[in-house]
Amino acid sequence: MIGCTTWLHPYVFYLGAQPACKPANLVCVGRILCQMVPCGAEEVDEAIKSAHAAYLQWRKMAGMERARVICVLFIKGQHIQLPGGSFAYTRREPLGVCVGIGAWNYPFQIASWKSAPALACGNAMVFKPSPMTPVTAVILAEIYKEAGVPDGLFCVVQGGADTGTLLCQHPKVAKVSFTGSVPTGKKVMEMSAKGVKQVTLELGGKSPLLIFKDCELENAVKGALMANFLTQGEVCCNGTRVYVQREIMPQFLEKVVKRTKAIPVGDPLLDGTRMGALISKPHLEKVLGFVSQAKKEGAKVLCGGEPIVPSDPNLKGGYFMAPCVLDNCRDDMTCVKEEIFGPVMSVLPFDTEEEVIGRANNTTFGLASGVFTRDISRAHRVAENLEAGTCFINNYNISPVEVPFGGYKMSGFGRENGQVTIEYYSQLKTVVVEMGDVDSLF
Ligand SMILES: NC(=O)c1ccc[n+]([C@@H]2O[C@H](COP(=O)([O-])OP(=O)(O)OC[C@H]3O[C@@H](n4cnc5c(N)ncnc54)[C@H](O)[C@@H]3O)[C@@H](O)[C@H]2O)c1
Ligand SMILES: O=CCc1c[nH]c2ccc(O)cc12
Repeated sequence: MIGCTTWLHPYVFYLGAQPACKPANLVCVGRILCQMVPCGAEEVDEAIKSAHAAYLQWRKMAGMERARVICVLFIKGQHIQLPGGSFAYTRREPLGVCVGIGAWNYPFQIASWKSAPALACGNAMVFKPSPMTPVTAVILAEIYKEAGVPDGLFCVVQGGADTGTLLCQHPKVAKVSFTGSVPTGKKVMEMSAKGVKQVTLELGGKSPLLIFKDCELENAVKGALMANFLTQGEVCCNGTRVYVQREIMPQFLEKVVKRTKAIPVGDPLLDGTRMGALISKPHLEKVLGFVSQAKKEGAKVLCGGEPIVPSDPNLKGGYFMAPCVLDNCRDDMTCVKEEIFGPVMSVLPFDTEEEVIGRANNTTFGLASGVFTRDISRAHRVAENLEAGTCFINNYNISPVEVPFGGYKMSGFGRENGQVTIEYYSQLKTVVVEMGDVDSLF
């Protein structure tokens, strides 16, 4: 089942004999989905060499030729006029072998958002998924193979921190694009700096959502739910600090709690389900720990925050929890300062625009932000003043692939998606052309 575009050591990865099991069981009850052995130095080196060999052929192909196997955006340079009819032009050239390292929360998208622009620009990619989610990158490799991507150009290596380190330190790697936590991002940047490799860092967040009293309240409530409970709250750009203008706080809380309590939690394969299980037992315990800590620090749990045992016997033992709304929060609380990465919304009152912007920006993160208001001038003024890579106006968590995405401050740098991504997977060559005689000083 594994195509040649996927570089895999024979014992690195194999699916367990589980096809009869429902995915909900596999996901929720801790059964083994697959066995894999982390790639060591020899396997990583083999993958990078194989990617490099494919890159040497792929880079020579014109954009139109590459477009036959992968949809290629317009990759173009500039023409610059110089005195005497001379001119210069720029070419966008590939970087070489790029490494992608992914987090577990959006495993297929992360692998696609990194590899598609990398390949479109003429690079090869060696991708390492999170050990929590090893399968979907392999499926992506199969899709690439079916589309006609040359063997070796997109390789998947399995493993955790040690394999990631080997990839970042490999001398033949030109760039590392990393998605994950801030502490790991710092290590990746440090290792890449030693080899003067380019880096894109897509890191964590603790994004603010500002709800003004002149908002359309139903939309603001729906936006707050989208900002906090999408995929169990395991989303980097979630707006988990919900600042609500004091005058509308009672109505907001009433509506948000009513809707939160009604969220159907259970089997993710059923149409009616809106929230599934968290990724793992330790992660569930960590998220529940944040709720306990919030209570100790004075927050009031308006709903949820406890484990759920679904009635379906197939889901027993799954890592489910009830989505949680926390009131009485203050900016200095742990639940307001730290990324929880689970279904926990912290609600905070504010009085003025100036005050809330200052509080929203008082964080080392800067991934996303949001504002609900009917005042068009206020909306754009707030968007300008919030220190974040994205600001959603009157909605939240809208990320089409044609729109750039990335962080400010410690949430990272570089951008994924949109036309701008081309700049992060190519380098500019300047060619200067003399049309007259050489005017030598010597
Ligand atoms: N900004 C974004 O686009 C974005 C998207 C998704 C997730 N995230 C962030 O990811 C985090 C959750 O994901 P996670 O728990 O998988 O993050 P993580 O930092 O623990 O791991 C991310 C990846 O790095 C690898 N890794 C770990 N140590 C490494 C090392 N020393 N060298 C190289 N690679 C190493 C892991 O195996 C994994 O593949 C959250 O903070 C979330 O906000 C950010
Ligand atoms: O967890 C983060 C989810 C996310 C949503 N949109 C985008 C776009 C690009 C990314 O790297 C991550 C995300």
